[in-house]
Amino acid sequence: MIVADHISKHFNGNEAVRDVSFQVGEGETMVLLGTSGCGKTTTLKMLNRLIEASSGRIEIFGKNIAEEKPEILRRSIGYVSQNNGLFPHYTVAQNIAVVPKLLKWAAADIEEHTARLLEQLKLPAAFTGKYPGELSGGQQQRVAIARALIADPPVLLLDEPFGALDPVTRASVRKDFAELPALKRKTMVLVTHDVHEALDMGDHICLMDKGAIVQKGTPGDLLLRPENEFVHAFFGRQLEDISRIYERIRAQE
Ligand SMILES: Nc1ncnc2c1ncn2[C@@H]1O[C@H](COP(=O)(O)OP(=O)(O)OP(=O)(O)O)[C@@H](O)[C@H]1O
Repeated sequence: MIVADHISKHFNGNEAVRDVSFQVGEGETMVLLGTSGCGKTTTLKMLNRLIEASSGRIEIFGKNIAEEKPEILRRSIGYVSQNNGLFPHYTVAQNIAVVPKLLKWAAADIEEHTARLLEQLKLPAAFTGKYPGELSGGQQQRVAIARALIADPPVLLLDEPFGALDPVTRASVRKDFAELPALKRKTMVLVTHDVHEALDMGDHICLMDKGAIVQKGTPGDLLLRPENEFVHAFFGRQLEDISRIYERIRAQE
């Protein structure tokens, strides 16, 4: 369970995140949705203390994270950053092994877990010796996901994990990700600007604008019961575009 209670973040007097509160139940996925610069990444990074909140309180599984050592906190939180964050001079195997090595796992255990995750993420076993630069963007994202999952952390933070990919690759990585057995019991926070991804993956969604939450609720709440014009327009515009194009093409057939 994650509780963010009235958190704010100022950078040099500018308010990037303003009085944000939400709860993520155990095993649930919360989506932070919004356009570029609305404060999604800053909110996410406050959860694993990559960014320190200016005010407010964050609890993860009942513990105030401000009272935990960041490096200890991060062992129970898997993190996939924007643009994957893989170490370019580490092989795939070395990238995936970073946390298990910190945890002093035996080499055979690391190998076994790596092989299983690569298989589940549909990557060839021979990729272990490759460097990130030798992989496509979609393959790199799959490695980043394997790295975040290998130590089986109860919490997973995902910052636009499929964002840099073309729509077809994006859908395929997302599908394989959603089917991972390890995800069934994870508590997740996902950052995206993609309405379809938010509706597809979120148990709950926080729609943000200018650093604040405009509406939070289930996909049904935001889609069917928008609380104001901003929410209505945000969903309506993107979804109507697709159905309008669909209708136009169908009419031409
Ligand atoms: N380290 C920083 N120093 C100063 N300002 C920052 C810093 N990080 C973020 N900001 C500002 O805070 C605001 C929110 O940024 P944030 O990265 O959280 O937005 P976002 O919604 O994740 O956007 P994107 O989808 O483009 O990543 C922006 O105005 C940004 O310029």
